[in-house]
Amino acid sequence: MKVLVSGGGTGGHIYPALALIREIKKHNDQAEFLYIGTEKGLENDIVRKADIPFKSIEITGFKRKLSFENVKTVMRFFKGVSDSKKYIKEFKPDVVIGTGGYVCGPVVYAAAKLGIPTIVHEQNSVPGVTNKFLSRYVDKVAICFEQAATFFPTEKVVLTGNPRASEVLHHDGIKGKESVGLHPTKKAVLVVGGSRGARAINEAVLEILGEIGNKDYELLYVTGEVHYDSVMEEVKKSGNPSNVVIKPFVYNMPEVLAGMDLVVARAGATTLAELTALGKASILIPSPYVTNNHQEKNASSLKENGAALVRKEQELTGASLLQDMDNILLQDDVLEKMKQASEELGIQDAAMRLYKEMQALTGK
Ligand SMILES: CC(=O)N[C@H]1[C@@H](OP(=O)(O)OP(=O)(O)OC[C@H]2O[C@@H](n3ccc(=O)[nH]c3=O)[C@H](O)[C@@H]2O)O[C@H](CO)[C@@H](O)[C@@H]1O
Repeated sequence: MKVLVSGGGTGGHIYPALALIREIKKHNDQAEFLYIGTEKGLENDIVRKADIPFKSIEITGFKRKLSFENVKTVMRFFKGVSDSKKYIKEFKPDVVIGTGGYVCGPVVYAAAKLGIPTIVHEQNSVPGVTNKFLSRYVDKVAICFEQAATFFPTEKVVLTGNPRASEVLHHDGIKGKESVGLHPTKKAVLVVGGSRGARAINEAVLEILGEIGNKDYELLYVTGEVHYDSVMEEVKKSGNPSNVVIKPFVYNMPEVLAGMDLVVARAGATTLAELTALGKASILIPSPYVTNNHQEKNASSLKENGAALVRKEQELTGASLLQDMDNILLQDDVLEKMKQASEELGIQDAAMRLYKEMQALTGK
């Protein structure tokens, strides 16, 4: 099977694509892959590191206001379609799958126009503009939250879950903790603001670093690559307690997540798929800066069944975060209930479900 994958911009669109590729490789060692992304997106770093053949096209998103930039975006779209057609004709894929982000627009559109079987994978409960546009042309739309179905043509929709849910299973949490310098058996909380970090979460954590130093648990604090230097400037002034490890980005997240008792995060859909697959308790601070407030909607099912505490960014302070972390981490019964509730929501066999859809489409 020859599979062309496209998706990018942020980790939430890239990691599901890589997880799917790894699942296909497990079942089919003859499978061949090509990934099309952009030079500027995180995929340029993450996909190349994963050693998957990578080509890039240039594309940008639409601005909300009418502007000349939008004219350029339309021109780039058509240039992207023609570049994609060239790559597609060279690679000759059996199937093309888009996992979200602007880049998969021209790639999947070009594939559909060339008559190649196509799928889009929508991670969120409210779809992005690219997937909504593409749903008119593709053969299948794979979703992760039932609520997303209403936005797409009914006959194309299939609930697969997020392949990344399958990939995070069965990792050694002790190894994960040790890899970042945490104690192997002490309770640990991870704070991470999505794949690019989150300023508001960083500010709250910086307020309480000193107090965390007195706690009986450890903190792995991931700042996001772009925020790391400014965070470390602050930490230099206040000091870094011995039970706090600070990183710009974590590349072995499945292993690290396995070792965590609690996760404080944005409500990106791929993160949520990982947390529920592993049955992790969480405190979620949805990003208010995303289209249609989709992170809050992503978080609502976890909130409703008691898997997560959901806090608004506007109400987040260091003190409120510390209070929430203590309330969960220091009360074993609360922690256990949240973990169980979380696991109930996980779709652990998501990668296999998506692969089966691809097999059905291609007959391979
Ligand atoms: C600002 C924005 O538009 N965010 C969107 C983006 O988020 P974002 O890219 O932040 O996506 P998610 O939180 O869903 O996923 C992040 C992914 O990166 C990984 N990771 C993160 C940090 C790190 O140090 N190491 C690491 O490996 C996580 O384990 C996860 O696999 O895509 C998501 C999935 O479509 C959407 O729900 C989010 O709303």
